[in-house]
Amino acid sequence: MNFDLSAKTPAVSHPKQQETEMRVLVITSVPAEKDAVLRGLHGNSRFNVLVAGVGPAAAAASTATALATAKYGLVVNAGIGGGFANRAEVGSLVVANEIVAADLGAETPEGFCSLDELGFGSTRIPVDASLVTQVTEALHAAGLPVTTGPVLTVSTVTGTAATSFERASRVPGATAEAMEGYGVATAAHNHGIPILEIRAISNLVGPRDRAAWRIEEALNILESASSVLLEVLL
Ligand SMILES: O=C(O)c1cccc(C(=O)CC[C@H]2O[C@@H](n3cnc4c(=O)[nH]cnc43)[C@H](O)[C@@H]2O)c1
Repeated sequence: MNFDLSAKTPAVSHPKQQETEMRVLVITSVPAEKDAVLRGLHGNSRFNVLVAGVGPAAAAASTATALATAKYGLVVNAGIGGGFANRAEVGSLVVANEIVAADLGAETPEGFCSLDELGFGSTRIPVDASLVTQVTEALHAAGLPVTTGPVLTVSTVTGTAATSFERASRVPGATAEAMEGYGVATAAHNHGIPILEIRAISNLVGPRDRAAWRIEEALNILESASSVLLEVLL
């Protein structure tokens, strides 16, 4: 099934129903990401691109506010991110097939205990498989390097090889990490709206080396990905 934004949704349940075009809410964390997305979207008015701030709480709050004030058919969390070695290279794209709150839980003498294991809910939000396939295939067809896999949401950026290994071993197939996806997805999920998370890889997950982050390269590929998004969703 194709995700068709040209589908019409009734704005009011009245015999003289008006129809509105479905809109897409794009949540970024910093202005540079928003600007890259806007360049790719060429100012298309059906996309509303917001800067939410860094981290899951800011992302969830901004997404929830936006969804409470206007009608959207899809929420996209877009930005740069870290790629796990041998899964996502710097300068490539990752489309999340699952969004995982990787550090939401409790530390115990035996190791990390997730929220799921504690019995307080789920740290994993699945993404509609057909939507992931549709977008991934379109990015691939446009010649962009793209892979699919779980994207971890963390409140603390991984900064050591040990933490990278520990997080990757807890989430089989872990492909990228960033700081907002789970917050955005939780707000969208509460409104029953489908979610996508797309990350342009600026750095590898592991020992901290901020000077090595290829932010410009990642923002350029985020711009290209946004152009493809425009084609595939409209
Ligand atoms: O300094 C700049 O010019 C600049 C331009 C665009 C974005 C940034 C950020 O630092 C954005 C922070 C944002 O990046 C995500 N991110 C990127 N790499 C990782 C990572 O390895 N682990 C976790 N998060 C990562 C994250 O989502 C932040 O919101 C700077």
